[in-house]
This record gives sequence, C-alpha cells and structure tokens, in this order.
Amino acid sequence: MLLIKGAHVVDPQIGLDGVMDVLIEGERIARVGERIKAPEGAEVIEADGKYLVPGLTDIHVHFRDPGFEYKETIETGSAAAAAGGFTDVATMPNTDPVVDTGEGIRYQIAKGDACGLVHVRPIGACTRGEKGEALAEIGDMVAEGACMFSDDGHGVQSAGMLRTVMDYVRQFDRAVACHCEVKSLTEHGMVNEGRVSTRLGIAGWPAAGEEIEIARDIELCRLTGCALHICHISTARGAELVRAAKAEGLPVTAEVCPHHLFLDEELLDETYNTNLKMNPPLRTPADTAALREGICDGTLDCVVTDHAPHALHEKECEFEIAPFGVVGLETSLPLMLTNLVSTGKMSWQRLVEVMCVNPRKVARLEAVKVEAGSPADLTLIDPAIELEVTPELFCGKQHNSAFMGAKLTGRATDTVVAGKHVLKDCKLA
Ligand SMILES: NC(=O)N[C@@H](CC(=O)O)C(=O)O
Ligand SMILES: [Zn+2]
Ligand SMILES: [Zn+2]
Repeated sequence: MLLIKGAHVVDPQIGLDGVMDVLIEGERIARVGERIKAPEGAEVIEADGKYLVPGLTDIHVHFRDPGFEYKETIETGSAAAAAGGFTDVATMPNTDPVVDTGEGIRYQIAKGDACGLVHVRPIGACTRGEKGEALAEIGDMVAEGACMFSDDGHGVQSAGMLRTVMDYVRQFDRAVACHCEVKSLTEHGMVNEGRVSTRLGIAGWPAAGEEIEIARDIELCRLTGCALHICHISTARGAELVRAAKAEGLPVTAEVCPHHLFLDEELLDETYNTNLKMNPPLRTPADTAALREGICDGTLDCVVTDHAPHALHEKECEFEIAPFGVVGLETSLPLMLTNLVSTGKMSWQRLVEVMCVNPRKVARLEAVKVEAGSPADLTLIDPAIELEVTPELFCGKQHNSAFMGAKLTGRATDTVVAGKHVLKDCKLA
C-alpha cells in the first residue's frame, strides 16, 4: 500500500483541483479524500507543495529494440521515461525488423512488462517494412495489443496506399499516426528551407513538404472516416490546417514536440550542432509562436517527445551525415513547466490534458483518473526544483538533447506505475 499525502491533485476529467490524499492498494487507487489515515505497513509519501496528476503518457517514442539496441533498449528507454515522470509510452515501429506483425507487438509488450518500469504500448507499422507498398498485418497487430498504426520516419508516399491503410484501420477503432513529409520535396533537406539554410549552405526542408502531406491526409481522413493523428507538427500553416479540419468535425488530432515549441532555426549557426538536427526540422520563430498558441488553445492535442536516441559517435560528425533525431523523455515535463505553466500561459489542467488525457484518448488507452478504482498510474511533480540539462540528467542510453545546458524549473519526483513506486524522490528504484 502507498499513501500520497497532501499533494495538490489536478485532474480535469473529474474537475479535481485541490489538496487531497490518495491511497493506492495493489494496482489501483483505493481512496481519494482528505486526511486519510495511513494503514498499517503502508509506505507514505509526504507531498506538500507538490502536484499529483494522472500518469504522463508519451505516444511518440523510439526505443530501437529490436535491431538498434546500441542506441536504446526497451529497458533503458523505460528508465528514461520513468525518470521523466511518464507511466506510459507508445513506441514507434521503425526498428529492425520493423514492427509489422502480431509477433513484433507481442515481443515489445513482453519486454516492457519484464522491465517492469512503465507501460510499453507498441505502435504497429501501416505497411510491411514501412516500405509503403503492401499492407502490414494490421488485424493481427490489433489482436496482440497495438495501440495505433504509423510508418513514422517516412510519410506513406502513395495516397492510394494510405487510403487502403485508413480503410482497414478504421474497422478496428484505432488512429493512423502520420509522419507528414513529401519525400520529393524534402529528399536532401536537413534544416528548414529559408534564410538560415541559405546562410549556412545546408539543403532546405521546406515547410510545404510537411503541409502538403498534412492537407492530403486530412482529405483522406474525410474520405475514409478513419481517425487521423498528425505526428510532430512543426509549422504554423500545419496547425492552421488542423484547426480548420477540427472546425469541420473531422476526426483529426495532432501532436507537437517540446523542441518545435521552444526552439527555432535561429539557433543553428556555424557550430553546426548535430543535436539541432531532427525531422521535421526546427522552423521559424513565427512557427514556434503559432504552435505554442495551438497547444494552449486546443488546436493541438498532445505533447510528445519523439524521443529519438542516437549514439554519440553517430552525432559527432558533419551535420550532413548525422542522423535526424533528439532525445526528450527527461526534459519534456520540465520544459513545459518552465516555459508555459510557470509563465501562466498554460494552466495545470491544460497541462494534464496535453500530457496525459488526450494522448491516452488518441492511443485508445484506458483513462487514468485520480479516483477510486482507476489504475494507479500517477506522476508527482515538484514545480520548484531547479535543474540543469547536463549529460548526467539522462537515464536512457543517450543524451543527444537539443536542450543541453538549459536551466529549468520543475520536474517529476515520483512515478507510480500500476501501484509500483518506480521513481522515488528523483531516483529510479
Ligand atoms: N524524428 C527524427 O528525427 N527521427 C526519428 C524518426 C521520425 O520521427 O521521423 C528516428 O527514428 O530517429
Ligand atoms: Zn517522424
Ligand atoms: Zn518519430
């Protein structure tokens, strides 16, 4: 038994916003109330001044297992997640082999369970080998527990192929998560196309390369009725397209990453920092402002990290040959707290929506509420802790962070997953 005492509980799903005690028995919440007496033998967490929220859920991470375990494994990725306050992560299928069968889904779930840190929720590929040519074993993957479908890393280039995927996935009440990129426009691009790419002499990845595919996928959503989730949206016009689709009542949702909310292309300079290279690229200050507005006003639904670990030797090279991607699990919540919540731009209620409630809805995961009977997947947050982003902060295998050196305020101190206290006072159990 675990009793969390005196935390400020925030749960917009049931209108909770005040100081409460929460008692956990086994894998579920047993009681929520004022001044609960600690039962014999219960572990007690004194949580005065902290916030308790339904477990943070990141529906876009890359754990690289199977096939690229030198970058990250399900175990090390789970450690990074728990350390960042996440109770659930959805893993992208661009592994080797690609997760495109029921067996692939089963493997990741079993491995996640064996690690026993966070809930690992595999995303199945839309097409075999993510090649965009033939349908993957979608029915089998649903039966084994796939939470969504995506060919992340690539856009599905053929509209006809994506239409078939969406027709199929719709029957299982799952969403298709689309990495929106028209390859013929972005093929050699590495940074946003514009003034900065010209000055640095790096090939450009134009905003239109993303927006054209977002527009196309919204039309396919209209055609098929399948739930469409737009991955890592990075441009103002992209957010505008989502806003318009929602106004029409289409089943469209979208996610945004901390690096696209808080960093822009102006940071790129003659140091050619490869930890500022990710897909899609950092955009203009006007784009980041529009994304911040979108995540606060409800246009964008989820904050995700797109946690994309790469080994040091892969990133310590010329900008042109470095792989795309940055890690994010340990810094996501601190960045949101520092930049949006503590500045008053985003309420705690909205933070819980974009980091827990909405991601769980998109990935069709059981809702977690701070009430009796709900799964005991909870995150305890100290909004006042100061931290600096240094290599030591990272609990996964890699620290290819775009935020190295940043000074932030607020982080998760404790993570409870299925009633297990996996992060205790900022330390992994
Ligand atoms: N985002 C990235 O820059 N990289 C991702 C792939 C992806 O999300 O597109 C990766 O797997 O490394
Ligand atoms: Zn992607
Ligand atoms: Zn990704």
